[in-house]
Amino acid sequence: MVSKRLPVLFLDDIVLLPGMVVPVELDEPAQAAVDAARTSAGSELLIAPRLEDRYASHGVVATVQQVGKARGGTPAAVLRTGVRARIGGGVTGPGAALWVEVEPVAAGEPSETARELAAAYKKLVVSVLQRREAWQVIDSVSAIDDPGDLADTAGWAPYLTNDRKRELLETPDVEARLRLLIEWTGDFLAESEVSDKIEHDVRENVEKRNREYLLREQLKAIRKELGEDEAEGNDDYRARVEAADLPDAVREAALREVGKLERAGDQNPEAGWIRTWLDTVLDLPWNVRTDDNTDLAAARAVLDADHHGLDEVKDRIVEYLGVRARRESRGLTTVGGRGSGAVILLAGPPGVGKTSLGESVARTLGRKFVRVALGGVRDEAEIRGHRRTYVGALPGRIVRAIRESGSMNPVVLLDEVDKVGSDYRGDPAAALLEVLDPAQNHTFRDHYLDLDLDLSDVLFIATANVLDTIPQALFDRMELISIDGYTESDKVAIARDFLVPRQLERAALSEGEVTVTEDALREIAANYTREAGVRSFERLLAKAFRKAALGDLPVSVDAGDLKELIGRPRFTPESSERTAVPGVSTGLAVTGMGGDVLYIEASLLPGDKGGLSVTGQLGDVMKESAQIALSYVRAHAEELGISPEQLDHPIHLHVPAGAVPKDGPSAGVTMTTALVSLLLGRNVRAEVGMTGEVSLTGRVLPIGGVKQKLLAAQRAGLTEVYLPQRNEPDLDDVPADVLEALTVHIVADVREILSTALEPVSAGLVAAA
Ligand SMILES: Nc1ncnc2c1ncn2[C@@H]1O[C@H](COP(=O)(O)OP(=O)(O)OP(=O)(O)O)[C@@H](O)[C@H]1O
Repeated sequence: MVSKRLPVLFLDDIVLLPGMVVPVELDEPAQAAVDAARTSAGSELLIAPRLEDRYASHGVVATVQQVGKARGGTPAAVLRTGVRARIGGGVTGPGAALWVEVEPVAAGEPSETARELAAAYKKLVVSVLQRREAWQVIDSVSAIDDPGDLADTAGWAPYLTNDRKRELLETPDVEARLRLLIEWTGDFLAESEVSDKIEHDVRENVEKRNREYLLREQLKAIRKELGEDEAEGNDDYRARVEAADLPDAVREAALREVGKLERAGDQNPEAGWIRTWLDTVLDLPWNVRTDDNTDLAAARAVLDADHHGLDEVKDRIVEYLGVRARRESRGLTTVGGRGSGAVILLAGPPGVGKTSLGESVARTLGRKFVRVALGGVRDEAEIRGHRRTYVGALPGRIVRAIRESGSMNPVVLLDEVDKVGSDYRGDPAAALLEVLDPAQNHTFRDHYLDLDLDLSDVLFIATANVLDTIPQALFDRMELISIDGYTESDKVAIARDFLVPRQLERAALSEGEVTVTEDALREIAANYTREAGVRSFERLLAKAFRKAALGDLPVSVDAGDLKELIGRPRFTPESSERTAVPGVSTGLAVTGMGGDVLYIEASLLPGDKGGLSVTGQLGDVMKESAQIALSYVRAHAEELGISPEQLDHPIHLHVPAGAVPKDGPSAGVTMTTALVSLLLGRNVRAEVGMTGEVSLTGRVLPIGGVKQKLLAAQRAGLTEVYLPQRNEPDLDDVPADVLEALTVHIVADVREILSTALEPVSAGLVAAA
């Protein structure tokens, strides 16, 4: 292209490329250039950048489109830029403007390479524009075909510095210009992807935090408005969980829940139970263990200090603790089944001190003590808890016990395992089995807690009144220690040494203000109570002290004062009254309350058809015993001196309600004796009690519970008892003072009883005759 002379306008720090329309404010030199263009150059002028006082080698030829005033009154012009031009030397020209020699650059036919480069560049530019969501610009850029024109649209690119724009201006070669642009735009795109990501992340974080902050502030405001305590804020839980001494797995689970709480806030219907759950977790003594006192001599001393007598029981407990301590010190895990790894089962009637022995064991070891009452538990969830999703869910009793104890190695008394039932709500015994099984209980899972709880350091002690209702699998895990009951002198000693001092204290009396004589104690034991243990005894003492404290102090309570303090004796020897007619015999039985006497009554009914009816709360085995007794009597009637007509009448056998005996065959001798007494019309001697199974041939077979039965016989004031021969060894367990008070007849055949236990002749019958 031919060169021409044009007025020139240098723009400071602005780079214009071809194809732009720009308004320019006109200072004096600019005004001169524009004026010169309009008057002397066909409205054309050259515009070139001056960057930091450096003049560019190229500029653009522009036409003045319009002149006027900008806002504020400054003169301004609108310029449209055209082709690129090389700047030659300065020349003189009309007016105040500078004139230069310019050499416009011709736009040739684009090369193939230029087209390819242009296509690549277009893609990059579109990407950039897409990021900025500049959809209209994308359209106009896409419409540009010529590679050189496309390259010059970079004049608008805000990401290009003026230096780069000037370089573009000074690069007339289209391919070279596109290469530069591709490089720079590519760099920009890569950078902006990274920074976008960073920016995005940062923004998201900030937003989330802002959002949470805002929500929490709102929450606080709402709480305040509702008058709710701020203390139950969620952040509290995070701090508490972080501060608590928890095993890692537990902390993790707890923090997960805290997270849920924080995210969901109070609007979440689950918030309530998440809190309750967290409270439970935080309340559990995860890492708390008390140190065991393993001094066995001291252990025995503690047991002795807490309980009178029970020597054998204490021996067994100390032995058990010894074995346990040894196993633990050798790192042996206790193994299920019988043996010293098993759980102690303290079995015996109420009030013999099972619970207080359990407490004593805890004291002995220096452990915490908790009692878990199992009586009447039918629902598995009582033991293992309800799943959290269950409305009003709670942890089970085991978890509650651990929480209550405040340590992971307490003594837990499982009270009344014999009264655990099972029904459609699952089998609590199975859950207990898992609790007691050393192979499983280090990862006990309560449904509510839903975390592994290590119960392997817990010392479980079970108690039961009777053995036969304990689920077999559970019983197999236990080491049985029986406490059968106390003799009268035991009770007097327990009262003197333990119950009296304790009840005095409870009545706020000091020692010596009220004293009780041995005779008074003996009188209470004998005639005011008839129990295997000392529970009523203790209650009566409490009553006596309350009354005595109202009168003048100090006072000594003797046997004669009892009537006034606690009323008339409740039990008088009743055997003589009950057996005052033929057909009543005194048996010895074991009930849920320990040993007891029971009276079996037989009577002849009018009618001429034989047969037997049996009443009373009797089990099948007892009913069979009655049949056997009758069959025996029929078969031996002649020998026994019973007239055959007597046996034509129906017979009614009755065991009066009262203490319900356990089902079993041990009333056989008593039933037989009652029948014979009835049919012969001879009373059974009042001082006699008996127990034993009878076979059809009259053999007396052994029975259980000898000690409990003899204790009961003594309590009831009996002086003679009949026992099966094969039970003779059991007499070793019977306290000496009981044996002294009783004459024990050892018998092998029921005839030995029948020949000595009946009165010679019934007074009633003599009168009737
Ligand atoms: N040998 C004993 N020496 C001292 N006190 C005793 C003795 N036996 C029982 N007692 C006291 O008798 C009371 C009743 O005992 P405890 O409650 O332990 O009986 P229990 O056998 O657990 O009865 P239950 O089966 O009803 O739970 C307690 O106050 C206990 O201290």
